[in-house]
Amino acid sequence: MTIALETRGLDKSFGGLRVTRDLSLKVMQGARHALIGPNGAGKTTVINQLTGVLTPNSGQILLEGSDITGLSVHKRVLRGLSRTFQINQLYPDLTPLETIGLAVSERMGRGGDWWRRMGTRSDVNAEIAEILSRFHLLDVMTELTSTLPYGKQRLLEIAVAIAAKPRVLLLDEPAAGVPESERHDILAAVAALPRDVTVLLIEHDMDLVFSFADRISVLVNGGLLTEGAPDEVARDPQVRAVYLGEAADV
Ligand SMILES: Nc1ncnc2c1ncn2[C@@H]1O[C@H](COP(=O)(O)OP(=O)(O)OP(=O)(O)O)[C@@H](O)[C@H]1O
Repeated sequence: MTIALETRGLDKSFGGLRVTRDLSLKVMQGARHALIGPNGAGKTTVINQLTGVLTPNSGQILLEGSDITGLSVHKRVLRGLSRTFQINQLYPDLTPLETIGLAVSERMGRGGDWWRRMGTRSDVNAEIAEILSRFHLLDVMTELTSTLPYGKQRLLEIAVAIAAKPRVLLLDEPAAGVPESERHDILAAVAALPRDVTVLLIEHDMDLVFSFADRISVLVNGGLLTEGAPDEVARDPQVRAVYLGEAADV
């Protein structure tokens, strides 16, 4: 199996605080990989280094074997590494149909074209319909994004990222703030993406993690405590003691 995304000896400090410690991670092509750890373990800091928002003090990041450590956020996106947009980056006055239409057209280099010829391109229309359907947005596709329930807005964030056709998708708590009854739908839509999209997920909700992931890495104090298949991680006494707590029911 090929490695989609890899870190080698990644290290990051904020002043005297070492937040990423000699972190070597491998995310395999097609994986549904989760990065978990207690509050403050450094998960978001890892994602920010992967996307290029933060620069590591040392170590390397490789995307499909190429060193991308020095590349800008934008260049990483062009290479196929995307994270979800946050709700406040969505256009509140557009509908999901318009938002995904714009995102697909922009990826095709035809952003302006979409506005002039909205809805007339059958190839674009088919792709928009597929994405809206995959993320349960067909029923609200003509409503303004600002009026959508929170869960639908979070699905739209992921749908926008998918419209860019990423090879690797990074998700930082995509279901945070969503009512419990809708959280599984969000992760199920992501898990059901074609396997040519590799997914690395940060998530606090252990039910979601264990239903989504086929591989789990556990971060503690910026370093890798352990990693493995979900059942191995769930059984690991170190994980139970340090992260989940003895009482955790996993
Ligand atoms: N820009 C920054 N400057 C200084 N310290 C920071 C900065 N960003 C994060 N930290 C610190 O780095 C540590 C790791 O933070 P990070 O947000 O990566 O952890 P996390 O595992 O994502 O936490 P949570 O699960 O609570 O979101 C924390 O102690 C945090 O206070």
